[in-house]
Amino acid sequence: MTDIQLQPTSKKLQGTMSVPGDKSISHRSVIFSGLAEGTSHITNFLTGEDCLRTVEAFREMGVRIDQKEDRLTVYGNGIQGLQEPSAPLNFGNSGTTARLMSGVLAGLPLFTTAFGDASLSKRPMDRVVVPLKEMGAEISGRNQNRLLPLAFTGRTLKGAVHELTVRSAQVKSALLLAGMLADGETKVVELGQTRNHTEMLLPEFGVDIDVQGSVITIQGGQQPQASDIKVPGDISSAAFFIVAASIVPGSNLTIKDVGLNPTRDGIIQAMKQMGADIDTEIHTYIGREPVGDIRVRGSRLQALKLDGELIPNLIDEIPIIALAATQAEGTTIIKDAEELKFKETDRIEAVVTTLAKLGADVEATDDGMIIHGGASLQGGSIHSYGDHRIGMMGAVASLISSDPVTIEDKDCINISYPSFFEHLNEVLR
Ligand SMILES: O=C(O)C1=C[C@@H](OP(=O)(O)O)[C@@H](O)[C@H](O)C1
Ligand SMILES: C=C(OP(=O)(O)O)C(=O)O
Repeated sequence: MTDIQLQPTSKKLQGTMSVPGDKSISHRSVIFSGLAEGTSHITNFLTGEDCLRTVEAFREMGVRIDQKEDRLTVYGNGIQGLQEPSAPLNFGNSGTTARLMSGVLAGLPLFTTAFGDASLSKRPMDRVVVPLKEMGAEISGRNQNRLLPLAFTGRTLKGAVHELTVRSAQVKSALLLAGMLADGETKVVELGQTRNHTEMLLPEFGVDIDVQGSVITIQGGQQPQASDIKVPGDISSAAFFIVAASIVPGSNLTIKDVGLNPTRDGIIQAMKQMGADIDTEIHTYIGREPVGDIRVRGSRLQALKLDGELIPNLIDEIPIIALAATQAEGTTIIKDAEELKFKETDRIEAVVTTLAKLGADVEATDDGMIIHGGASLQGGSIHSYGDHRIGMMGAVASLISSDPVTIEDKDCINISYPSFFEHLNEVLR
């Protein structure tokens, strides 16, 4: 485990930067091209550890995938061409790999087993296992099939109607993928809008999918066809720089080519509500995904209330929004965010403990947190909890702390943003 000590700085964030490819879209682009017939090219692929787990899973199933920096060539042999892996699949720290691949493995005529690291082994898998079993899946696992490791005896699944009980794009996507492999029709009824990259990207691979409000319908027996995908920049990675440039006075930063899908732009809505000085401009569409530039200038922030429908739209950004709230005027209340407890770590506890250690006035609640703004952060030694987003939150906190911030176990940042420190140093001037 490597630590890093970040010294106080009077530098500002200035200039222009890009962030790596979107994690959610990178995972999906490999899964869809791994199932496809023909050769797919993926550019601006996120080479973070999580997405590489998805790549490895398909390699284990006999798909040749060549990687040159952030460019992948996937030589798909079609669904029927996938082979039974000879060893257990290692999903590492990646919830997205575990949930989406469960939907795939349940419906392939293969026997597979899968495991994850200590964090992933604690995260709930019953949210996918239970509805997949309703489609006829044969899955068994630890703790009455609730936890990894899981074993899949692939079956021909039957289409089903699923009314989701959690707001989760991973569960929705797993069931849509299982539905694509099943006999008959599958409908997923969402509890509230979650990121819709699966629905946006599957048609690029020639798969029909119908979206009517919260009801998504897919016909079984569809074989995806190869496609070329350019992955937009990850707004969840950009979020650390959006907040950093907002809370460091005098900053003026432009982040180029970021995915601005309306199911993912909650960070921009929330920061604007706080009074942040942010302009966005959509300049292209990559497939159906809007892509644009984000310009942020340092500004005074006000507290906000975050709850309800907006939460799934910024779920991964709550740690960094909480840091912004420590600098705002007034008290910020975050509610309806109990899903934070099921991430890489319990992010309610991790955020509150970490910010309090740095000198902020924060309280945990059952479904979120209360942050009293106007804090002067003093620095100190914090643990990343092995959670990339907590590690990056700590690094951004160091920019406004009076004393050094030491982040213990900083390497977890490689999970979603391997070039994070390099990019931060480049824009600090
Ligand atoms: O579908 C996806 O790519 C993701 C969905 C979200 O998880 P949930 O579906 O568990 O909310 C998010 O937290 C995760 O980082 C990526
Ligand atoms: C929750 C996250 O990812 P996953 O669920 O894929 O581990 C995240 O990236 O913040």
